[in-house]
Amino acid sequence: MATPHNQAETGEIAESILLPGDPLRAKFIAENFLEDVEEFNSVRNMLGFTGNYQGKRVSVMGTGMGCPSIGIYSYELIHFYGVKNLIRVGSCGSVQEHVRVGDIVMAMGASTDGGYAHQYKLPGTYSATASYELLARAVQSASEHGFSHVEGNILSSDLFYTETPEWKEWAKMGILSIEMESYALYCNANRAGVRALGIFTVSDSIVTGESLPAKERQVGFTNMMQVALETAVSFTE
Ligand SMILES: O=P(O)(O)O[C@H]1O[C@H](CO)[C@@H](O)[C@H]1O
Ligand SMILES: O=c1cc[nH]c(=O)[nH]1
Repeated sequence: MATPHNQAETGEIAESILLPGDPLRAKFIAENFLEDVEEFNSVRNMLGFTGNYQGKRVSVMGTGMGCPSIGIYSYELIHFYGVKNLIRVGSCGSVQEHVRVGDIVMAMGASTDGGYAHQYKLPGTYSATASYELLARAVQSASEHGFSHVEGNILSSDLFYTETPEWKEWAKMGILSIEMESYALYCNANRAGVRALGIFTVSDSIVTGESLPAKERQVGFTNMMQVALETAVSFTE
């Protein structure tokens, strides 16, 4: 059954899915990691593919940028397509000196400067957390491969370009890095009782101004993709 944003028919999307912001990163993952690939979505060029990894079915689809965008796509994947394990594979900007460009960051929790959780009318501040099961499996995978990784709280910001250096205040609260989608993903998943995890490669250091050169960026992203795929298929029958 199609939605306004996804033309896939029921059954065309696997139980576990990787979610990069960039639809061309979804295409890259499908072309370089999956076998027997079929495209299930091209509405708005938000490309989605299903294939096999280590003999198990897995999907990958772009989400666009920001909580409103991933909010739509992940809600539909969960409620209309029965997806149970959602793993965001993104880039992020570090706000801590010890979190270096090229490192993998795994978001145990996501904070936000946005209002995604207002819809739930909660009598307080919601702490959006990852699935511990997905996180533990992803940590195991990264450790086995010797990939440099760090776990903690991240900020899902509504702002990429800002007038004020608010990142310094978030850094004082132990925030590791900034991206733009995981808070909404975690809200949707937790509300529905399914698993979600955000994994990122540090593409920029907001502390030092450093930015990953193209080649290293490619390798770092590939490490993250491998970790995410190994995690995804661990939760697939
Ligand atoms: O590389 P992706 O997955 O898009 O993630 C990060 O990059 C975008 C900003 O450039 C935002 O979507 C942010 O979350
Ligand atoms: O600084 C950065 C880098 C990637 N993504 C972000 O949201 N911010």
